[in-house]
Amino acid sequence: MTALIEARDVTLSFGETPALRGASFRAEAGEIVAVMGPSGSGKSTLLHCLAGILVPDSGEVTFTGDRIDQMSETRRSALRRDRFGFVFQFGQLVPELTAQENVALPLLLGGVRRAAAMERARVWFERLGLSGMEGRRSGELSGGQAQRVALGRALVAEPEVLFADEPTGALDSLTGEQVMELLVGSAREQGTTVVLVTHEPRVAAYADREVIVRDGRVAMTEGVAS
Ligand SMILES: Nc1ncnc2c1ncn2[C@@H]1O[C@H](COP(=O)(O)OP(=O)(O)OP(=O)(O)O)[C@@H](O)[C@H]1O
Repeated sequence: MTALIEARDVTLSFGETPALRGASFRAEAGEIVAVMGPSGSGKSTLLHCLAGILVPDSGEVTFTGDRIDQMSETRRSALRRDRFGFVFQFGQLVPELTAQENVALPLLLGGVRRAAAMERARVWFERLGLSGMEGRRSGELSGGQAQRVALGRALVAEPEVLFADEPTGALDSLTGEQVMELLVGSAREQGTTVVLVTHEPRVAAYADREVIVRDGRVAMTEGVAS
């Protein structure tokens, strides 16, 4: 089967510090893959290479067979905007915008008209258990609510890949589980592939499969789902 997204033998150093030393990774369409491993092992750097945020020093990164590492910054940025979604540890909502405007943002940036974008965003508030929160700004939301808004923003444009870097890292375990249920449920509904960086086994358990990054390489693969 052809991988939807793949890294082959990727290396990347920050100055003298090697972050990736020949990392290979692949995810099929619709697959949810957890990337685990010790702190500093290169998990986030691998995610950033797969997402076209960082360009590796050597190796290849492909998305639907196209070489991301050889694209111009303009093309990579369009790819990130149009086909990828992102959730990070801290929701990183735009504080001046309402929650609904935050969710609508990728659609507005993609050229959808405001009324249509706001309506598509509104649907996510019901889906994420946030009805009534549409008009709030990030300072008026709890950590879990803000992260659910961030999840809506990441998924509203129906991306092919969702990159989630420690999406529950700033949440207590119960709130984290609610966010993971919604993340995995929504991704499965939309057929979105998920690359999920986490150091928490309970979070990784939501994935179909786990890979472990150690010293800049993907060390092993476990738990291949049927
Ligand atoms: N922007 C940067 N500048 C310099 N060094 C960096 C940078 N980003 C990462 N590194 C280094 O690269 C290595 C891999 O970092 P990375 O963040 O990918 O690890 P990680 O596995 O995601 O860690 P954690 O679980 O602690 O987030 C580490 O040695 C880190 O210090």
